[in-house]
Amino acid sequence: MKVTVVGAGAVGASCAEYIAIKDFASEVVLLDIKEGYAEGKAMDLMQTASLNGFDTKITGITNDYSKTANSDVCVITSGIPRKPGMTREELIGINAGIVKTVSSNLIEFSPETIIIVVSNPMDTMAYLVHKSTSLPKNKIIGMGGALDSARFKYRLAEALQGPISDVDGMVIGGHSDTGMIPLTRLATRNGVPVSEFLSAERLNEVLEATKVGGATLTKLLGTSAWYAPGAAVSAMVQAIACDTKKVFPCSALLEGEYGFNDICLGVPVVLGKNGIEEIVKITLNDAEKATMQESAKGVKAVNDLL
Ligand SMILES: NC(=O)c1ccc[n+]([C@@H]2O[C@H](COP(=O)([O-])OP(=O)(O)OC[C@H]3O[C@@H](n4cnc5c(N)ncnc54)[C@H](O)[C@@H]3O)[C@@H](O)[C@H]2O)c1
Ligand SMILES: O=C(O)C[C@H](O)C(=O)O
Repeated sequence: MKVTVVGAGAVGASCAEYIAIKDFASEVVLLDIKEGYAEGKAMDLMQTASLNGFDTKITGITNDYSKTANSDVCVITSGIPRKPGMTREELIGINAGIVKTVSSNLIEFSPETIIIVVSNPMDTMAYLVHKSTSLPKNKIIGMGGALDSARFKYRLAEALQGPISDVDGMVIGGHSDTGMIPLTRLATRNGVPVSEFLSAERLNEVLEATKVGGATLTKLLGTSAWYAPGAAVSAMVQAIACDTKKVFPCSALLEGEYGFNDICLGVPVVLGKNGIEEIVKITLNDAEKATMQESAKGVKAVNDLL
């Protein structure tokens, strides 16, 4: 399994590190436009191999896409992150051009690859890759829901004062401060609905904290987060590499599912060796359906800026 990660910045390097530590890929190529940057990150990471016990070979490349040839999975993290006070949507002006060029370069050398889009505004960037390349829809996957769900579980465990491993929950909808939909109704603590333990008011606090999870970290860090984003991507790459058929909420091109068309939006999908192997249809109640409509409206408005 050869994985290319474009953008050797905070998220790209974190993603490469987690993939290597899990030791399921033979090779990770890190590519960046900044001269020597990816080479430096790759060398630094390789010097952790004997300490962390992995055999994955990580190489760094400055903008030479021939070295990415025949990648099974390509991850796009290139582009600018937001600063405190900004929305993800404000990044579209710079990131759209980067994502379009990078995806076309990747496909030239790896025509059969699966692409995971991370750069923000992610749902619109995933849509852009659909519109500007000829890859089939199962091979273009936006990463947002896996991260948002991890943050949801963190907030739930905090409210429950219990271990995160006891908690399950999912966030669907657009990957934005206002558009994401933590499904509190379906979240569980060891199989029991969380509403058995938490008041409606406390659950609403969990929901709101989850939605602004990225903004909260951006304010604290001065730039957006990278550890959990890198871990979320690596979990998705692992599901594809190991053909696990695990369910992740991902931004997928919808053609009628959930009543939407011509949009990439976060929905539960089965990930396996073919990328998105199935879009899982869950029954939403009327309130959740209305929130999903609002979320889609927000994503469409950003898509219209392309
Ligand atoms: N979808 C998500 O859940 C999620 C999570 C975290 C970050 N992000 C997004 O990921 C992107 C990267 O964030 P970061 O914190 O790693 O930023 P960063 O600035 O640390 O890294 C970005 C890297 O991209 C490189 N780059 C820029 N243009 C390039 C090009 N044309 N080709 C190759 N490399 C290029 C830069 O040199 C830089 O090293 C941002 O857009 C951020 O908003 C998304
Ligand atoms: O918040 C951001 O801008 C980055 C990313 O989308 C995140 O959720 O961490």
